[in-house]
Amino acid sequence: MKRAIILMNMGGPNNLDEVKVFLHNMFNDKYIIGAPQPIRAMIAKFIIFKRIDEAKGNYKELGGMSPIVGHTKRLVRRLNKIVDADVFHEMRYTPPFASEVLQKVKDYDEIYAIPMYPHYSSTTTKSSWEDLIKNAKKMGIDTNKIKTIDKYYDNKLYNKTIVERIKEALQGDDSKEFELVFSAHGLTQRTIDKGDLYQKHILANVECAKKELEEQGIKFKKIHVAYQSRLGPLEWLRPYMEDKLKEIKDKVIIYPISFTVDNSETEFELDIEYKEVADELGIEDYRVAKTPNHHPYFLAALKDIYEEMKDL
Ligand SMILES: C=CC1=C(C)c2cc3[nH]c(cc4nc(cc5[nH]c(cc1n2)c(C)c5CCC(=O)O)C(CCC(=O)O)=C4C)c(C)c3C=C
Ligand SMILES: [Fe+2]
Ligand SMILES: [Fe+2]
Repeated sequence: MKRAIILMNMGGPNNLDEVKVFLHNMFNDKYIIGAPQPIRAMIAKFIIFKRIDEAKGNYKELGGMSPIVGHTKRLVRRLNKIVDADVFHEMRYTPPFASEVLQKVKDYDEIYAIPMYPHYSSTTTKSSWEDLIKNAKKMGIDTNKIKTIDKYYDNKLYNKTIVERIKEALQGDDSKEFELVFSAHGLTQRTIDKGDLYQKHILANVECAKKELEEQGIKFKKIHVAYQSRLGPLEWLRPYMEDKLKEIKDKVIIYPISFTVDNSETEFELDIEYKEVADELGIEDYRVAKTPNHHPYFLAALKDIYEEMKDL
């Protein structure tokens, strides 16, 4: 029996020339920009024109590529060592695309597609899954042998990983002196109003992580939720991160809850951009926790999820 696991992620530029490819594919995704074609293509062209220089500048500061690439590849290598399947990854907006990876696994008996998103959203989970299935059908692959999972924000080992990452950020300091902000990637209010489950899942994940903190006797001065990465003129999920930071008294740990591997939103937006905002606001101690990445508990969580999917 030959089994494959495909980790499905968003992607990020592998080099500066791919910044345009990334933005082009993202803004031509009907789940990101809801407008019909050819209006969507026009909106995409306009946003890319406005955004490309700044985005390139940001990725340049990160060494000319997105950190999501290296973190995802390392996760694949580590997971490969502990499961009875061959592990691959595919990206929605940058290479390796679904078609390339499906070519490698087309003759496998079972294919397990695990989203790198613990929370279900039409903009991420659904978009990746639909794209994978569309490509599989095009290639004549029997789609009955491909399984997926919608969400795993409530997985115990995943939540234990979150707490481990928060403890690492504390570096042995007293948690009671800190406020904790769970920072989620934003989504337009319009998407939520259309029934997207993302916000519900984020808030439920925060409750699971809080329970894990309580079980381990870790207390914070206050625990908050905020949304980062707003873009354009629409109303996005609130509270916005820049407003939340104004409420922080003096010491804060930010936990980036939307992601399972670090990426430009954590290593640029949170580590650099919001750090500058925090400095200007006079926040004395601003720390960003790492995402799960290849933490042994997260690897165990993924193994757990895969084993459960086998029984479905
Ligand atoms: C309308 C725009 C966007 C929606 C909706 C959106 C949803 C969404 N995104 C992630 C995860 C990531 N997004 C990342 C980058 C990124 N996201 C948007 C826009 C929307 N995202 C843009 C324009 C960008 C590019 C960066 C920039 O130009 O500022 C990334 C990082 C990728 C990387 O290069 O490392 C991730 C990861 C989630 C989870 C989500 C909805 C739930
Ligand atoms: Fe995004
Ligand atoms: Fe952002």
